Amino acid sequence: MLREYQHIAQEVSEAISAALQIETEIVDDTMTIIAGTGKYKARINMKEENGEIEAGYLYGRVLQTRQSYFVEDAPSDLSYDPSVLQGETEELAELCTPIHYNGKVIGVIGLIAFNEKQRRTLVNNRLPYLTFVQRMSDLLAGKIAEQTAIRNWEKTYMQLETVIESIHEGIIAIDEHGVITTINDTAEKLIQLDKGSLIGTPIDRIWSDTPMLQVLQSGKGYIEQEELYRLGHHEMHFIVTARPIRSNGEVIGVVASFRRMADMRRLAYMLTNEHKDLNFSQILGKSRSLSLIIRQAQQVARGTSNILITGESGTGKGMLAAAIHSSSSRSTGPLIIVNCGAIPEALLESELFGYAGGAFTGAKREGKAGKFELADGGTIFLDEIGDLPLHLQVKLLHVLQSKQVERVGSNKVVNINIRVISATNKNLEEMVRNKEFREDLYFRLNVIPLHMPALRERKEDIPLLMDYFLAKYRETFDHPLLDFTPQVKQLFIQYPWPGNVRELENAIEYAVNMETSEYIGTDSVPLRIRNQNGPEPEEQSDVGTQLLKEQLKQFEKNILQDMLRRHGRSVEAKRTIAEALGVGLATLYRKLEEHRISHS
Ligand SMILES: Nc1ncnc2c1ncn2[C@@H]1O[C@H](COP(=O)(O)OP(=O)(O)OP(=O)(O)O)[C@@H](O)[C@H]1O
Repeated sequence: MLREYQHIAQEVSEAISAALQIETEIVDDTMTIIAGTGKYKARINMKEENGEIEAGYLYGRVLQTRQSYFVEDAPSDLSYDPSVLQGETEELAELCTPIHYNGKVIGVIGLIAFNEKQRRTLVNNRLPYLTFVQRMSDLLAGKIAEQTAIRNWEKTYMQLETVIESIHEGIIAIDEHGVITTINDTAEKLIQLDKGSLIGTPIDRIWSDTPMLQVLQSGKGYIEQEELYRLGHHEMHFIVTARPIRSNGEVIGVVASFRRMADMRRLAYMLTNEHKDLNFSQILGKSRSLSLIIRQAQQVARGTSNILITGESGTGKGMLAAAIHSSSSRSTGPLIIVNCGAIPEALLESELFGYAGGAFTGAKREGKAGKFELADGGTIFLDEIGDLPLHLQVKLLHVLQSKQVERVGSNKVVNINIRVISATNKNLEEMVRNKEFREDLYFRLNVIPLHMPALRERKEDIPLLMDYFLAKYRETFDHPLLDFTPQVKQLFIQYPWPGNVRELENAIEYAVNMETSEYIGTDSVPLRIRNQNGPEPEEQSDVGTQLLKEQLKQFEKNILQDMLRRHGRSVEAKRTIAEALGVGLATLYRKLEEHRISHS
């Protein structure tokens, strides 16, 4: 203990020597000389009394008995040092006292007379000198206690600082006067203000309405509250937890931890969405027209401009949008998909833009973020954009222009940073001409147009897709199918595929289910594909009716399968699907059973 504070011990021994004009020595509880004056200074760090803590020696006795001693005539005092008999003792007299620290004796201070004058002074002043040395001993112990406390405090402070800095959340603490006392690096980054200039500043100078000040007054903290802050033009959307800091029952400050809302959403998105990292190589096809589009999409994926994908239903517009997102710099951000045609018009506005707490009957108390907010930092894919009603087109245009969203029923705006990819199978230009789609919005969305070619325009891709989906469903149904018969291959190549790749995929799923032999033959393919060249004239009306029925049925099945793929298979998802299709939940279940679509 004393060795750690050698410099303080040395100061004390020199102060005693200077005051009393007598040599001083301080040893620790291992008999090592820690400090001293005169000849003792040269012996610092050496052992005293052979390093033995024995009652036969003076210091050993002080350490063991915890008492002060005065030796008036050292050369003849055996209790001073057993070796005095050899006549080598230079010391004439000595006064020594223990150093008490935390209930232990950690060392000894000795005053030693080497000449007769010093001895007489020591003898004549033994009591006041003893009191003085005891005081100095207490002073030394006090200094050691103080230094130990400072070191412990520094250690705790460093530990705390490391903890605060290693947290991913921003941390800000204020004292009882509302002055910022602590701010970690994450907070500095999140609020984009210099830490140095913030510490010591009253928080209300930066955010006059921060709820931290209410916590200071009320002593009541809160957990995960959404808060919007504005600093100049810079707007921040955080989720904040604040707690009062108490000492002796008094609130002496508040500490708040916070995260960016966008980061929280990204995390939630990553955890809840099975991350389908769809890339361009998964969009199958070697045709010139498809390869060209893929090349263009790869090129524009790197930028941030809005993209409009046109093409018939089932051509892979959704796949293309997902691949663009995955290979863009936003790939770590969310890809939020909205099917503007599948959400009932009454819900679409709040789905897209969110709503404030209590905005309408049935609204959640704390409000809800819309798809645009959820897509912050990522991409929003607006599928079937042609189905967006005119009044929402106006609102969408405003969002794209201002890069801000205002939740329904709220006047607070939230900044968003998103890329919009939209898709449609409608002729938007014609809709613009017919005033069904706003021209200004059309130009905003259509910065980069990409057109997915219909499958019948790239027939050379059909065999490749057939092999791919056959392998996929053979595995899914664990079916020992080898191939298609040449007739089926021919039928598939000739068929015009109005439902494009989705229809082709469904046809193969159907065939794999139907086929019992090793080769998919014409009997296992859907009737509409089989009869593509038209039935015999006399059978036409009958077969025609049947064909229509079958086509309608298949169409219904396609819709149901597509909806399940989009929304998932949970009960909640089925409720959404039923609502979007305008049927009751029971009807939806019945239809799924009818089509033998697995949905659990
Ligand atoms: N080139 C392709 N390679 C492999 N699969 C494809 C390809 N194109 C489409 N598909 C398949 O077809 C399905 C439909 O694709 P997608 O949903 O991307 O089409 P879409 O054009 O967005 O259709 P819609 O306009 O009806 O929303 C996908 O789930 C995928 O399985």
